Amino acid sequence: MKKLLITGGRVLDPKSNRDGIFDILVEEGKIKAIEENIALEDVPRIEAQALWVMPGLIDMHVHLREPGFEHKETIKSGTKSAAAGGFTTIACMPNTQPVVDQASLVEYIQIKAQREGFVKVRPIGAISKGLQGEELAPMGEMMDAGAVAFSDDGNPVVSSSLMKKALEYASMWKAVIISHCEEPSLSKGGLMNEGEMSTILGMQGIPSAAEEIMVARDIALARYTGCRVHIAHVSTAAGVELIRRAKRQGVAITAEATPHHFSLTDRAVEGYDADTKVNPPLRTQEDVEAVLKGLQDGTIDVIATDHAPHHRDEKKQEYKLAPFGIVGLETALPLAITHLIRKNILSPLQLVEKMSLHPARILNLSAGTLQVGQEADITIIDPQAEKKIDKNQLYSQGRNTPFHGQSLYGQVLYTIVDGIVVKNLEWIEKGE
Ligand SMILES: NC(=O)N[C@@H](CC(=O)O)C(=O)O
Ligand SMILES: [Zn+2]
Ligand SMILES: [Zn+2]
Repeated sequence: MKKLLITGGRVLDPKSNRDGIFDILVEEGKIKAIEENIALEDVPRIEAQALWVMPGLIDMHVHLREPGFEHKETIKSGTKSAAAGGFTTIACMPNTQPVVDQASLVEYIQIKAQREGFVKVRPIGAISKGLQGEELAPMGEMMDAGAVAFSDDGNPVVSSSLMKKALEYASMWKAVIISHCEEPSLSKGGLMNEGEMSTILGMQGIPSAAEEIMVARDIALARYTGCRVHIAHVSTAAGVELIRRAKRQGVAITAEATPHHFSLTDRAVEGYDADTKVNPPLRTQEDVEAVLKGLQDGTIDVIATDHAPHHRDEKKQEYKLAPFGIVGLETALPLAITHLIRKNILSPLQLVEKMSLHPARILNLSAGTLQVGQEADITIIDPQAEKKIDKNQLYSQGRNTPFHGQSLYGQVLYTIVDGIVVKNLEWIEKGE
């Protein structure tokens, strides 16, 4: 029987409200015991003194790029990046080629991930066929094949009528609709946030109202239908405030924010580095503060990376031509420790809620907690360790990070999936 003993770590499990020093015994891929002292000899052991032992992190917003854009990322490289970043489950967006808008593609991704992946992959199906925003994709069939949510991410669902139908259909399977909020007639042609910085830099802007309008629309539809909606990558103070009010009024809405939107402003665009080009764009200091406040008071439920790898040559182009997107899997945890934990925005338990428990709940996954009987998906980090981000050492194929050269706190030491260490200080290569 395969066993693993994790001793002396600070176990953080928001679901059971556990925050203390415990030993964890893993057996046959499951958590067998969590106790103050587990005395066992001849069992492989991880000494976790001074480390944090958390339920495996879950990223509900990842672009894996396969099929179709393997030059940017593959299921293999993307899941390796996820494991390196401490994620044991990721949900991947359907804006691939072909678009994941039918059951066979949902199946394809899961089979490929089982064969080559380092972590668990849960596909998100498209809302509309081909992400065209015209006709609903077969959501029921995709659900049966294993889809965990639906989104046209990359594009907004422009038609309110289609969005209403999507909410109603998804609710029949208790699935959530993830909304990329962007009013395209306002954002079209924009390269960065519209404001003082875009004027100084002479670039066309994307107004914050482009997000605000669509958040308001989705709140209206969620309220009207009584169905669940999840707002992707909230970036504006106005968006956060709308969500806060809607939640108070009992609307079934949840929201996520990305590490780049809580740690960078549009000042980062100053050097015209295309690695700062992302959608929604980096916003103002006021917006960043609102996102931080939203994370703190529970308005924003989830931290998701929106990991969006692109090829070096694509990002090397001038700002105007480079595609939107930032890689995030390997920088998320250090950014969260540095900007949220060390600045007392979140407690460690709240951080685990946002990076594991809440995404599991929103996607109806039986994960996100460390409890006896649960699958042993566990992430062990050193919250004190400081490390410089080096874009040339990422496991992702993407190099497009604006955090290159930054020194951040918090290092992932072990990522354990079903009781197996898939990320160690050294890599245990799977199938190689
Ligand atoms: N965030 C981005 O800038 N890009 C994403 C699309 C998206 O998340 O909307 C991508 O697929 O590249
Ligand atoms: Zn998006
Ligand atoms: Zn995205």
